[in-house]
Amino acid sequence: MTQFRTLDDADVAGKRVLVRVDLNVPMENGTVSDATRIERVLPTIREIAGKGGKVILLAHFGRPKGVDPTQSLKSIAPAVAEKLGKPVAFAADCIGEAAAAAVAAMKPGDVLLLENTRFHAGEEKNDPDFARALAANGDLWVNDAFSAAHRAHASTEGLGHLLPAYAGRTMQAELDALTKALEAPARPVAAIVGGAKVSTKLDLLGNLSGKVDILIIGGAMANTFLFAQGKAVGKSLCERDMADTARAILATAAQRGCTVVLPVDVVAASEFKANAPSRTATVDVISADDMVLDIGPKSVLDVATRLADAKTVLWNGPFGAFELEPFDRGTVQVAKAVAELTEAGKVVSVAGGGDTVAALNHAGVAERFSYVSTAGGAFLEFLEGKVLPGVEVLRKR
Ligand SMILES: Nc1ncnc2c1ncn2[C@@H]1O[C@H](COP(=O)(O)OP(=O)(O)O)[C@@H](O)[C@H]1O
Ligand SMILES: O=C(OP(=O)(O)O)[C@H](O)COP(=O)(O)O
Repeated sequence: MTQFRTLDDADVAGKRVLVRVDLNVPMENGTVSDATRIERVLPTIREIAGKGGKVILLAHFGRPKGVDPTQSLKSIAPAVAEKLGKPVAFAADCIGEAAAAAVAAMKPGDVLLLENTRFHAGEEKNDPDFARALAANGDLWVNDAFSAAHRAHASTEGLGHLLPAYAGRTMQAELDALTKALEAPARPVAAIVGGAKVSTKLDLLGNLSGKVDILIIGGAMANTFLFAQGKAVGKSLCERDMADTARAILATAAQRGCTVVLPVDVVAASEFKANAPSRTATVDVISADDMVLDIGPKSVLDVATRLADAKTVLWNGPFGAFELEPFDRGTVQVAKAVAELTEAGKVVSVAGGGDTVAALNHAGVAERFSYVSTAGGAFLEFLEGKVLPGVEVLRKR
């Protein structure tokens, strides 16, 4: 880890330290349903506060288009305070007077959370004026958000050009663990990619098919592939305009000898609701009123059988809408199978992603995986060998 400046190199005492964290945590009924991402950034916060720094947390939540009270970080602050065991102040904006006043009121060791950076269009555009407005409240910048490091945004990358930049402890730990696990993985390597962020992850699969031996696709991602193969997907979450990309990925994977596995059966309901009446159907008989919410039992068996032949299992994205019972079954059953294979010493298993970690916790098996990363999209990009802007900017020059 010598190529990055870390907290070992930072003199934080009495300084205003802007710390980029990932608080994009799963929520249910207004409360945090999985606190893994919060727990992972506690060492960095505690270390800086313990050395007398003023900890100013910067984070995004969701994908708001402008100010959106339903995506405020205000509801996350109490969960951070509870895990930290000390108060966390909150400022209603991440720049301007509200932020400046809250920062001015801080004493060494205090912790402040600023409002969602994505309430400003300049964040995702990495607008230099917006980055300067963020930088106005800090003397140093620490990036501890590995899981958002694939985004070249003002708070994840732009600040690194304006302030002395350091890797936080979680950033260091993630880079160390993933480098060790992925630099020479035992083959065959199986990758599971599911979840709902289809458009941002679909493009990665082409490259990924050159790195892994078997690509298992689930979740809404699978719906898009089934649609691309000419199958009906009814009311399912599916990105129809990405069908050409999905077909191209299947062709590339075939050329490279990477086996792509799609569901053979699914669990479908007519509404996105816990305990909605559902049926199991093969993928050829999806009706117009069906919403595919999970993979079916034959698919679970197929996936588990194929994973038993792998030596390395990489996983981002649940197989179904696991937050809604009984549509968690596919994900839970595969998660248990991977945990057993890991414990038996048959596979090395690495999983990542905000919701994937929540799903593994829900299945009660996160601790039984070889490594669990907080990152989903960033983990996939790291795996592809892509440059992560939020990591690159930390490199010593
Ligand atoms: N078939 C499906 N239909 C609708 N949503 C789904 C489906 N399968 C998975 N999901 C949703 O995908 C979300 C997680 O996706 P994503 O954000 O890509 O994962 P991660 O945060 O682990 O990277 C979950 O909220 C889950 O409900
Ligand atoms: O939750 C995140 O990524 P993930 O869902 O891929 O794990 C990160 O906070 C990045 O969020 P984004 O995909 O809206 O940029």
